[in-house]
Amino acid sequence: MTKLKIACVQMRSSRDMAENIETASRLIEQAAAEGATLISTPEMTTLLERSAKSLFEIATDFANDPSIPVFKALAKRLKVWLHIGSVPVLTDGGKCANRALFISPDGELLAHYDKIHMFDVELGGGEAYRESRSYKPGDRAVMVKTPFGGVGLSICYDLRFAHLYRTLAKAGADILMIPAAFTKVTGQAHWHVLLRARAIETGCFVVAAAQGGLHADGRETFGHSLIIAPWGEVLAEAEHAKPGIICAEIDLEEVARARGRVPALTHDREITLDVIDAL
Ligand SMILES: O=C(O)CNC(=O)[C@H](CS)NC(=O)CCC(=O)C(=O)O
Repeated sequence: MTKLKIACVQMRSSRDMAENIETASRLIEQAAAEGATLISTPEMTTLLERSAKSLFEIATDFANDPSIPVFKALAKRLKVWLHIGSVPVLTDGGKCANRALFISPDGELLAHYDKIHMFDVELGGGEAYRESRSYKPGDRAVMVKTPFGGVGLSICYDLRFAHLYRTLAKAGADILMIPAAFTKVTGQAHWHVLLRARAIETGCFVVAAAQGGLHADGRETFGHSLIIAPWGEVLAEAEHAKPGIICAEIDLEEVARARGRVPALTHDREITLDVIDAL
């Protein structure tokens, strides 16, 4: 099986978890109706909430998250592979994990991944984020072997850490999932180029389901969900602020074709560094 129809669900998630679960479910159904068999949703599909206090009030622990049974049942009913870009779940340390879910067409939760890199930045103009105040970072990369190929998991700010994707590709990933809630400011400057770079340098398909638009918690996200081929071409793209779906039919053989043309992934060398002091 080398051909596969992939869909990204783009959302503008609110502070209302029930509403977000409903919106995601509706768009996932729509993607399945268009024939997609691998469907991905954005980072923080079920809750976009900047205030740590409200987040801790709403989030539950993993076993009690209300969205997981819904998404498992949906995957089973629609017979699709379902990647939920992330949900917040309370963990032991009193903080949440920013956790992505990978569900099989049998409705089984095959894997989860906790975002490794925390978005602690000051962008200027009063826009600052301190993700580590609410979230505890994960420390394990995750690659899922499926009948159609290897799927590497990551989330949003992870996009900036190229070695993570190299590790996933070398472990057998053919498709890199990069769900996001990118800021509008950094998205305009960096989103397309970084995503295309990850596809090109790993020879993987990149599937990036995004949050887009003005959210109830006051932040504005960039949207532009993207599906990118291993050679770097954009196969499908969403608009800035419009919830909806994008689809692309992909051929997994393109992974071998791109890597055959430029086998950079097998050409890594040990580097020794000389620092020349000319002060
Ligand atoms: O806080 C939440 O509710 C969920 N987490 C996020 O939205 C995270 C941390 S604030 N956003 C990013 O990682 C954006 C990265 C980005 O925009 C970049 O790398 O430029």
